[in-house]
Amino acid sequence: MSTQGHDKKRVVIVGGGIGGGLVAKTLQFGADVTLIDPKDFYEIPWANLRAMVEPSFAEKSVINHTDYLTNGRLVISHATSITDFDVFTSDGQQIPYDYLVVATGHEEEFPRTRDGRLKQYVAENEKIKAANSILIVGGGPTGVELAGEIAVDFPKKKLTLVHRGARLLEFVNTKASTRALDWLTAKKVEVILEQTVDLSSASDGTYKTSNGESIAADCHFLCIGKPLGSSWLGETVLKDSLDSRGRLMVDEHLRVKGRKNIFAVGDITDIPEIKQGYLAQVHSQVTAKNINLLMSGGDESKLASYKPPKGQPIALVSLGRKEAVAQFPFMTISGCIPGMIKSRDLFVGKTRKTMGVGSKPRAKTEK
Ligand SMILES: Cc1cc2nc3c(=O)[nH]c(=O)nc-3n(C[C@H](O)[C@H](O)[C@H](O)COP(=O)(O)OP(=O)(O)OC[C@H]3O[C@@H](n4cnc5c(N)ncnc54)[C@H](O)[C@@H]3O)c2cc1C
Repeated sequence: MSTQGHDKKRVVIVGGGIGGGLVAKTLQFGADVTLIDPKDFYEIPWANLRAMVEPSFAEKSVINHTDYLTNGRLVISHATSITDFDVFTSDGQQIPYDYLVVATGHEEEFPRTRDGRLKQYVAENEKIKAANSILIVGGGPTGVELAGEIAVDFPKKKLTLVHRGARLLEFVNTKASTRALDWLTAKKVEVILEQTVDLSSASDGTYKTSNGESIAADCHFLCIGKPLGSSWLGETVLKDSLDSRGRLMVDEHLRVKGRKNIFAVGDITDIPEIKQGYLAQVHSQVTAKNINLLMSGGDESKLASYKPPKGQPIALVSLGRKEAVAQFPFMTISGCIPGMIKSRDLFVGKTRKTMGVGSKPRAKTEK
């Protein structure tokens, strides 16, 4: 039974990804929580590429919001605007808040329902299985992890990866980039750097690169960076809180600068650190703690602070099911040891536990 009531403060969380989902889950029993997300599910983004080669994997990595948000309200819609008091959504709702958390990470088009998302993985898997040759455009974490998954599960497919930059995985150090390149090359993936592909000119299974090279491929996957999910804030009371890259500027308590009751977490923030889900989860914990303190009338001097990690940040990029390349604060390694940390279950079990949804998906609820 819901314990929501008017005596509780209204906390509205915009964005049901890694950061926003955790804030909603954490605050739901002490506040009147509303989560706004355009889809009815929470997804572990770093498990996406495994789900493309093994669609049943998504049964665990795509979770209904209602599985962890059992005492809050879910609004399945895009937030389109905010004022000092309300959030507005594309389906015409006006949702008042006492505290607001912006967690809109990156913009991406998804099916609205979990069932739709699971079907999408089946379709992507069919596309991979039907192709003899595959072009991957983009050599960031998504492109490299997809190439790794396909190279391991479908070793007979001809894979070509084209990347605009001078090295793969530009968000990690050069040693990690080189390890990833060497691994892919050893798996016979053709990696073409410093070139782009004009997808509009593709015809009859031939793609042209910016250098005029031709690549024959039966299909392609576009794995380029997604735009930040902050364009909807451009005409709102937070327009001056966006930096030149469109990130929300926050103070050490993760409040949007100059704001007493608006917080931001995850990839949308201007915190100088690499954008990683495990850091978004720490932002969420700090934010939930601070909102709890403010809701109970606590002293602002007791607000918790977030400190970005010092030195070289941890980043793991999986290379198929058993191997990975890892950048740790004092070393960079590749092979089976980092693979044991990430690549077997891609932190899905750990993330499900953090979200309080147990290790196995619930029995199917969709029709
Ligand atoms: C291939 C790959 C591998 C990765 N591997 C790792 C890893 O091993 N470990 C790790 O820690 N991190 C990893 N990351 C990074 C991690 O996925 C992100 O840092 C994390 O997802 C950020 O969380 P977030 O909540 O800020 O944003 P997101 O998870 O992007 O969530 C944003 C949410 O906001 C919603 N949204 C957007 N716009 C609106 C709107 N207008 N109204 C309402 N809702 C909106 C979206 O639908 C989405 O649900 C990886 C990323 C990629 C791409």
